Amino acid sequence: MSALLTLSHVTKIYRQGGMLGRRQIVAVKDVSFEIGNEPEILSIVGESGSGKSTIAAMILGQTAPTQGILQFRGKAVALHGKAERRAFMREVQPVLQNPFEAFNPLKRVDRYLFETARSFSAGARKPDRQQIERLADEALGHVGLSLAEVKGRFPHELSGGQLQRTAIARALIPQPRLLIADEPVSMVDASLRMAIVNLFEQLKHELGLSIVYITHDLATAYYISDRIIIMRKGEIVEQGEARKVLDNPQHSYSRALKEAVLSADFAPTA
Ligand SMILES: Nc1ncnc2c1ncn2[C@@H]1O[C@H](COP(=O)(O)OP(=O)(O)OP(=O)(O)O)[C@@H](O)[C@H]1O
Repeated sequence: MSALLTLSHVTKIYRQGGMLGRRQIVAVKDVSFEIGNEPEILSIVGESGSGKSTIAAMILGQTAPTQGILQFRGKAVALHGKAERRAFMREVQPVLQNPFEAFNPLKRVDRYLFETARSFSAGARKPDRQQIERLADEALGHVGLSLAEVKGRFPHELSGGQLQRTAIARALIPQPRLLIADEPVSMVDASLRMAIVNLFEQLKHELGLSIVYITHDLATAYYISDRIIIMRKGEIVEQGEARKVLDNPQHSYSRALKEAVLSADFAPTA
């Protein structure tokens, strides 16, 4: 059986100034990794500009690699037709960085859930209002909310944490197999970060989801990842089982990254 997701020697070069532009930015360089069929959380960490978001965009089929191959369930992630794109999005869903950008401030958040439920609900018949509300409520239940709590509310009437949970619930409605979460906690209050990442772990177990968790935050990555990839300037410098890599980093850059976290976040208070 093919792996769920395979990246094989993937490179992405951005050319600035159009096709004839001289300046090239190698955002991702010869990156290879796999996500297997067992549910897992794979973190991709690295400093700003190391190519993390570009990898997310390529996995989501939003931008094509310059070289190399990305496959989902053994098929190239090259999405041309509308039907093909929809089938792919049913299985692979993004969770965006800033929930306040994901939702239009003038639109009630339940509308997003209902629209997603309407467009992704399985079966030939159009779901009725009751079914749509049930799907939204079920998805919200997985993130510790209920439809009653968000119904009729505008984004500013929810806390950042509630809004990010609602965004995650929306991503769950199509019953995806893989979530691509690009910096999902960077805009959330530090005190709520652990709660959101713990939620990822819970979703992995409850729903059999795999999650690509892209972050600067080594601490949360340490707690929830099965595996970790450390990137620098577009390249993978180290990858492996998260605890092993972070307990005993082999590469000098991984060690520096860990040192930086230890001195900033974990300085003893007493
Ligand atoms: N559309 C684009 N056009 C040109 N260059 C780009 C584009 N998108 C990203 N880049 C460049 O590619 C490199 C990798 O960027 P990317 O956003 O993937 O890194 P990142 O690790 O996600 O950074 P951050 O943590 O700040 O989001 C950077 O040098 C960036 O400036």
